[in-house]
Amino acid sequence: MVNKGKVTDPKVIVALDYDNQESALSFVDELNPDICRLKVGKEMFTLFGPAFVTELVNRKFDVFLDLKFHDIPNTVAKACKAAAELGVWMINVHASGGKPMMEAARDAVASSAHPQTKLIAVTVLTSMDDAQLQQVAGDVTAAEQVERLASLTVESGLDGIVCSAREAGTLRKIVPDNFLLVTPGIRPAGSDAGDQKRVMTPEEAMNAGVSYLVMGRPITQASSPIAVLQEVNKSIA
Ligand SMILES: O=c1ccn([C@@H]2O[C@H](COP(=O)(O)O)[C@@H](O)[C@H]2O)c(=O)[nH]1
Repeated sequence: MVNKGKVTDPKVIVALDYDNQESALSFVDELNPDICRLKVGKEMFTLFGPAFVTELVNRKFDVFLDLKFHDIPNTVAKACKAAAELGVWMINVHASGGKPMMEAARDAVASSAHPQTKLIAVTVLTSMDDAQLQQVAGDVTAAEQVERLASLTVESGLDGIVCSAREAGTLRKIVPDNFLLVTPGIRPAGSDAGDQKRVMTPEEAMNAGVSYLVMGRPITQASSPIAVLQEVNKSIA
């Protein structure tokens, strides 16, 4: 386990997108909650379920359970209550599910056995550029759609949103100071963007006012993942 590089309130959320638990846990063995938070997404949750999440929570990591619920209000509310009661730090829904859905989710978390779980809403996926968004949403840019959904999320009483760091500067002028901007699509200079379209480096993102950086492949697929994580922490310290 790495004890060097302790940071106060770690900003990096490492996306554990592995197809086997052994690899994921041998990586987690090298980490500790002082240097990063962890994200479990659809792949690992589908493969390994709540037991895997509980394992990480028991190791005292702040876990973002990234299941992006999007359904009718009653269904999303029940799913959010169940997710919060795993003891996780953060969960999310899609803002495009609408205000009644987000409010139902908010109330369900508040009345759960773990009401401190943060609830955020996905605006526009960071893998989408303007052209892709226009195929599904009509004549709107990603920046405009993110702004619209961010305002709806504030009105719905959630803790924050998922957006790209590119929108953070503008959003910081219109959302409350404590509103969380959680940003995937983070790529250190020179690294492969892969399927991400709206990207920024860790330093640019922090300067733009984001709250947390979500990073998967640039860390987990590096030849020395811990070294990359420490380098990122150093660059944003
Ligand atoms: O808009 C979004 C919402 C969620 N994600 C998730 O974040 C990570 C990013 O991983 P990288 O390997 O750093 O690209 C991944 O788990 C996505 O499901 C996102 O990328 N964009």
